[in-house]
Amino acid sequence: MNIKVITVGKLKEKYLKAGIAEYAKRLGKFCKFEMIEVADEKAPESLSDSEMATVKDKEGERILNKIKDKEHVIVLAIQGKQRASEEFAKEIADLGTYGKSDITFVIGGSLGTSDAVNKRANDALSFGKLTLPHQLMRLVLTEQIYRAFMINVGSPYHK
Ligand SMILES: C[S@@+](CC[C@H](N)C(=O)[O-])C[C@H]1O[C@@H](n2cnc3c(N)ncnc32)[C@H](O)[C@@H]1O
Repeated sequence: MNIKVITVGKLKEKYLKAGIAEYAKRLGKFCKFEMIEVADEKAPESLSDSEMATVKDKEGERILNKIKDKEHVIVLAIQGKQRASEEFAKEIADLGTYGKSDITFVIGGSLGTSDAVNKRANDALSFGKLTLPHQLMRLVLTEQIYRAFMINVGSPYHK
């Protein structure tokens, strides 16, 4: 299985880089895992709605350029569908069973994802109503993907 995470902007914090690198290493025995960064747009404090849409559209184009037709795309969105870790694990397993072995997650930039990205997505995943920083979201998602594989092999990692 190939799992790709598309993110916006450059990750700076060392502690997040270290955490992601650890889970990415652990994921190596289950899948080919990669995290891709696309450039972010400058988003000053006071933007009009249309300026915000332009920022998201530009970032969205860069995201869409990294997605191939065959990929099953799951966008991370506060308004998406919440699942328990066990349900998430089953969905990953089911996708593999039904031949969808290229799964791509998209984490939006500081303003979220564009309409075009949301339209391309096959599914939307929410980690709850709280807004998490998009850079921290990378680490949280990577751990949950690892947890999903550990659940699927029956490991006591998941209690
Ligand atoms: C800072 S948030 C964007 C906030 C923006 N106001 C919105 O509503 O999308 C940046 C990205 O992190 C991800 N994100 C943050 N909190 C999330 C949550 N609770 N569930 C799922 N994704 C989340 C989403 O991909 C979002 O596009």
